[in-house]
Amino acid sequence: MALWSGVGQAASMAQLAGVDAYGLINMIVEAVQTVKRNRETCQLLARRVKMIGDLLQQLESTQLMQHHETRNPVVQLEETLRHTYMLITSCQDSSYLNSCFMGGKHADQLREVQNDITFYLQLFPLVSFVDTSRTWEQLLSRSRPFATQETMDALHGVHPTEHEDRLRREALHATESEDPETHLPSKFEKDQHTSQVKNMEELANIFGVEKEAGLSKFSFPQIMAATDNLSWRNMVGHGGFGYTYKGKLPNGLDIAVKRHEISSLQGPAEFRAEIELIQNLRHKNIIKLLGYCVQQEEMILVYEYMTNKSLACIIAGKFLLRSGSLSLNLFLSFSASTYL
Ligand SMILES: Nc1ncnc2c1ncn2[C@@H]1O[C@H](COP(=O)(O)OP(=O)(O)OP(=O)(O)O)[C@@H](O)[C@H]1O
Repeated sequence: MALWSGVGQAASMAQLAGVDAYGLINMIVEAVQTVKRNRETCQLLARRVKMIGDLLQQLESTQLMQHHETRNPVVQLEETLRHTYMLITSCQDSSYLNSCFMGGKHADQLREVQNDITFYLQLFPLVSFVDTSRTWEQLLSRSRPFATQETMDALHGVHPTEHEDRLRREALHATESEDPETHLPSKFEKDQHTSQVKNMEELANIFGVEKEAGLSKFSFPQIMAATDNLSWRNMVGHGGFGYTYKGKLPNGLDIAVKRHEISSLQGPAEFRAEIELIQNLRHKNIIKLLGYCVQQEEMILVYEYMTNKSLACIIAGKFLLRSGSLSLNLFLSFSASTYL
């Protein structure tokens, strides 16, 4: 763009080759001030060229020149602007010879570039539309929290911690931005939310949780019903993953419901690890994982409930298993006979 100032008024088409649209527009606007012939036509041309310049300015921040369909019109426009500039500078020459030889031709050529410039003025809203659509598409694809490739990466163990950290952050973000009192979620937000739910389910399904014999998938209403709506009266403890509540299933079985707390530093990775490891460690002395609940942003683990008495019998306390960033606490309840 800075090139234009060095070109001067006696430029040839070759000299103008390196000047971009903005530079040419500035040159045209300046040159028009000193035209001696076809003044009105030249001024009209300059006004239209200026309009194109203003439109281009709006698109300047985008990647207009990087894509074939938006770059082509700009390149063509530059060609037309060069012709326009040449014509306007020749209108600065009021000599007798120039008017004898160029008179009629000038008028025709000016009409021609005027038509071209009008055409670009009509075309630019379309160019801008294409450009805006692409920008939106890029923004949307960046905002889509869980691309299929990422899910595949998680499946194949590629950067699992990064991916899972992102799952947690997105879930946190979703809850922060959604205030049911004041905010009706848009379709985009709903899609995002559905996508999160879907991916949480994938997280559980990836490891064949549902196929595992004896492991139940609880719905959130079932959890609510079992724990008197997660009432504080039923709260029996708090750990790194979240609060634990005592509950009762319709068949009378006492359960411990470990609900993931959104502010917890643990997340889907620990949730998955707990499910995976505890399944592999089935033993009568190891606290039994009965099932899980993954619904909306909820991640809940359901264990058999251990009475105070059986907890008191824990001789090994907790076994802390660490694998990378994952940690898992297992309560081992040893019966008196095992102990003795
Ligand atoms: N199956 C269970 N039956 C009865 N109470 C339980 C059961 N599981 C957990 N609790 C109670 O909930 C509390 C929190 O347990 P949790 O495993 O979440 O945390 P933690 O033992 O502090 O481990 P960490 O913070 O490292 O995850 C326990 O201290 C215990 O009081």
